[in-house]
Amino acid sequence: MAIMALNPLARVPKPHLHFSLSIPHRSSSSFSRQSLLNPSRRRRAASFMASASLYHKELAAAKRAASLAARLCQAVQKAILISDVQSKADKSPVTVADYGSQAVVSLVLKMELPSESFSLVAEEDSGDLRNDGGQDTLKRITKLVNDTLSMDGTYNITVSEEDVLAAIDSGKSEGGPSGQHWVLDPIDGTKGFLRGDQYAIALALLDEGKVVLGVLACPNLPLGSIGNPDKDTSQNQTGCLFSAKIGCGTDMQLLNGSTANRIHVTSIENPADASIFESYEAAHSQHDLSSSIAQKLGVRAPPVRIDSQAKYGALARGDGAIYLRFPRPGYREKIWDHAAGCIVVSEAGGVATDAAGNDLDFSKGRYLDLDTGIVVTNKKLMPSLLNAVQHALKEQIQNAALL
Ligand SMILES: Nc1ncnc2c1ncn2[C@@H]1O[C@H](COP(=O)(O)OS(=O)(=O)O)[C@@H](OP(=O)(O)O)[C@H]1O
Ligand SMILES: [Mg+2]
Repeated sequence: MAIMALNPLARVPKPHLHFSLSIPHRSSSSFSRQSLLNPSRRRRAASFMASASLYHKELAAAKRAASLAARLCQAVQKAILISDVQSKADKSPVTVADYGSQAVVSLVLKMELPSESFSLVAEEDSGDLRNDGGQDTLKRITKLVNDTLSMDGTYNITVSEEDVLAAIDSGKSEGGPSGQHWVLDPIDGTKGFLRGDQYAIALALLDEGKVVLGVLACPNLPLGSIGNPDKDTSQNQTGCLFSAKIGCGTDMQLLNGSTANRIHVTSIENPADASIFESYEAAHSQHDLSSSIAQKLGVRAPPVRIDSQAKYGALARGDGAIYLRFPRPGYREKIWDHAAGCIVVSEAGGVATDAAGNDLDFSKGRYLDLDTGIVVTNKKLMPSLLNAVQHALKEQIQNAALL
């Protein structure tokens, strides 16, 4: 259902309520005088109005920041230079686009939401850029950031190299259970980005330890279904922006600004009809374990492997029914790899838990401390999925003991 025409790059509008617009499947007449006299309906309407106005300007700022960062990333991906890519201490790749995206998001949030307290938990830091040899890379990032900010004439500023370093380093917050913290992965799926495949700019807001809004900018994701490409004719349009706010549902629109549509997870109940998303990189998730779970559920379709939290977005609009993520033992999940994706899925009617069925806890700092892996699906499939996961994990332990 189309609910509003919004250009994600438009400046943050003044807060206002979307009361009548955002109540799905209900005509405005159903909130007639009579229904508002009913106390329970009145309470529901009041609580809906409260959540609609809460975080309104924060969500608009997040959409704007992620959309601008996506423009920077696309410009780099289209004409990437060898010198644009470096290796971090943990051997994972980092590019000028990861740094530039983090700087743009940090600068835009601060300009759109001026306040004394600004806390950002983000993936990158400026350490390597400050070392000898980082000077040329920093120059290139600063140009990218200035080109992006001046793109549509909204921001009349020129930032210096020092400003860029400071903007990147504002992402060093530890997060935690109290106050508000922005959570950012400036490029989720850097390996996919380098392959020319899927990646996402993932931005969420934590308030008192809970994710209250999330935005996923997925510049290479087709507008049509990736679970079943034959069914859809909109494959030629790419670049999706998912946005979700607590209590208000999940919307999707084109990144270049189009009507936002309310989206929902699939309603399938038979696990055999499910299709499964998992990481493209075998080093990031155990594909053999997913395959054992799929077998136990009777899933017929082959797995769909794509990079980044684009998987959460695709699941939220019903392209597939299940997302499985089982990193190798010892790997610690970071909150920026899941915060935005989780609310995009949960507000679309889905659930994300750890392998034991516990809610994901984003209040513990930069890491998610969780049991074994992450599973995501709709509410109907979750019990049978968790059952299959537990069986598959038990079998994996037994097989390892036999070796
Ligand atoms: N060893 C290992 N195990 C598990 N996960 C890892 C590992 N290494 C990295 N990462 C994180 O995975 C992020 C990429 O997301 P995905 O795994 O969903 O996509 S992908 O298919 O692997 O590209 C990726 O995000 P970015 O670093 O932002 O690219 C990492 O945060
Ligand atoms: Mg990243």
